[in-house]
Amino acid sequence: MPAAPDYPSAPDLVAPKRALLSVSDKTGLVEAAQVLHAAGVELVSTGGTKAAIAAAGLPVKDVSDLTGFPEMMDGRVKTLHPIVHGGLLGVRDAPEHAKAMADHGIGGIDILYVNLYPFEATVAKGGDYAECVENIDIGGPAMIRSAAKNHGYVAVCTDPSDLAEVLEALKAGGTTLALRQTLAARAYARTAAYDAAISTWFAAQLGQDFPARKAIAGTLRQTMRYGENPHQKAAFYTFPNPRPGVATAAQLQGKELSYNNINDTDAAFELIAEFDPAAGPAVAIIKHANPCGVAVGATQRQAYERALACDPTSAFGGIVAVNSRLTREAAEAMVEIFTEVVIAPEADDDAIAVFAAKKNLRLLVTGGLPDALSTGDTFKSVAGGFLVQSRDDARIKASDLKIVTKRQPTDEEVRDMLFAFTVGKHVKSNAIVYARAGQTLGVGAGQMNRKDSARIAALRAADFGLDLKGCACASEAFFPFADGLIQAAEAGATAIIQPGGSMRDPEVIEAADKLGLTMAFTGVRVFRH
Ligand SMILES: NC(=O)c1ncn([C@@H]2O[C@H](COP(=O)(O)O)[C@@H](O)[C@H]2O)c1NC=O
Repeated sequence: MPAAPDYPSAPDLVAPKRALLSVSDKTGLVEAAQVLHAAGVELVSTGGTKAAIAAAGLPVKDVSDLTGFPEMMDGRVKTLHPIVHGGLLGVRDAPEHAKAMADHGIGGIDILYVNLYPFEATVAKGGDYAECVENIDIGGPAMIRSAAKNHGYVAVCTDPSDLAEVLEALKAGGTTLALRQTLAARAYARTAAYDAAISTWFAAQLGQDFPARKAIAGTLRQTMRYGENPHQKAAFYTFPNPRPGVATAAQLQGKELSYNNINDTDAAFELIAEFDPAAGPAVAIIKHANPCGVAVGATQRQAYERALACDPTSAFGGIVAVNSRLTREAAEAMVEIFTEVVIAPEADDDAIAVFAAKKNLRLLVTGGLPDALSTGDTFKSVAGGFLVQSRDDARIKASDLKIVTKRQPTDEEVRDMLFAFTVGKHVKSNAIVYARAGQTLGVGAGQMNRKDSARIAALRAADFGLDLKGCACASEAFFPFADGLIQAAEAGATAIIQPGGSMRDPEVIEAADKLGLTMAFTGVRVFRH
């Protein structure tokens, strides 16, 4: 860790005399107040906090007694007073500050413990406009910012764990400058995150997709040993109220997740969330963020076996995602080959027990499946900034398909085309997916031309003895020329699904008709770059 910044005017150690406590979440409050009192620290509090401390029989002063003003306007004004902010901001060793404090009867506040009105939780529970506005804390962030600026003297706590560190420091005689600096940095991150939540909510209320400034804040979930490569540093931050997935997952066992694990596991779970569990079990096996096999089945085990059959070579060291409660039978099949991560909305106890023998395998349980159609933003970093776009919530139904060939598809072909296109949405462009009867048979991902993706997908199917005759072929973007489609037809596909929209569509349709194919246009492109 780098040395703490030099701040010569600030004392190395401050033995606190007075603490101001003002908290919405009062968990652990009384215990902390007891320790502070026992350490000889005078307690000052706002209404509800004071009542809780006083109820425990501890001496505590009301902020109103200090300021001479009652709390007013439904608590909108409680601590917004020079007596409070002077006590937080006054530089004790600066003669002018000390004189101002003496002249105006301002006593120093050496510890501030504030947790804010629960704005984020109010939004999460769907609070109405007025309720959300009332839950914007004003006095709390103002005090936090004052105390943090004056960290030369004041220890600012915004979380119970911060206060625990301060209580620990008291045992050694007081708060060190290094601790106060650390707490101040955390405090500004807290108020920044709070304002990010408020500004995000406000922009949404006003229907502003892209406001002039966009604040994004995350909470550190974990640091990793390294990033995408061993020479890169990495950490995982999560947003408030995350959708079910890697951000909500509990890791039930296995080695620590790496950066690549989290990225690939996210891709796996977002893909499998496309498949409604009510329609039956589905399994995806992902490698380097691309699916190497996706299938549905009568049972979860069968779905896994069918997904694995698509490309058992690439599945080695892969990530497995399931759309329903993980079963023992499926887990028993999964442990047959080396798998890095298994992610599921829930898991049966006997499924968990199966993995116990595979100490390195990471098992993640998310607590639910995200709504694949839910809105929200996704972010991508580029040099010097970040790109924001709305989540790709495209979902193609049979009724959306425009059949452009002479031959109409059979019901089976429609089913297969929709399955292949759904998977194709989660394959890096250029994406070609061959599928039949709820099973991918060949995936061509990330090629620089569509024809190569079609060829690679067919090669894979041939490698694993999967017959492409009569299968569907999905292309996530239009065929710019007929060559990719001809390639797919030669491989055995009889039903093609693609967005359409190329200037050469007539040429491509003519080729499809000549080959006796049926072809559906979705009208929707699902690039993934
Ligand atoms: N208005 C103010 O001056 C003010 N000062 C502190 N608060 C907040 O009031 C809450 C504690 O209130 P109470 O002690 O009454 O339960 C804390 O979340 C604190 O951040 C305030 N409330 C809102 O802004």
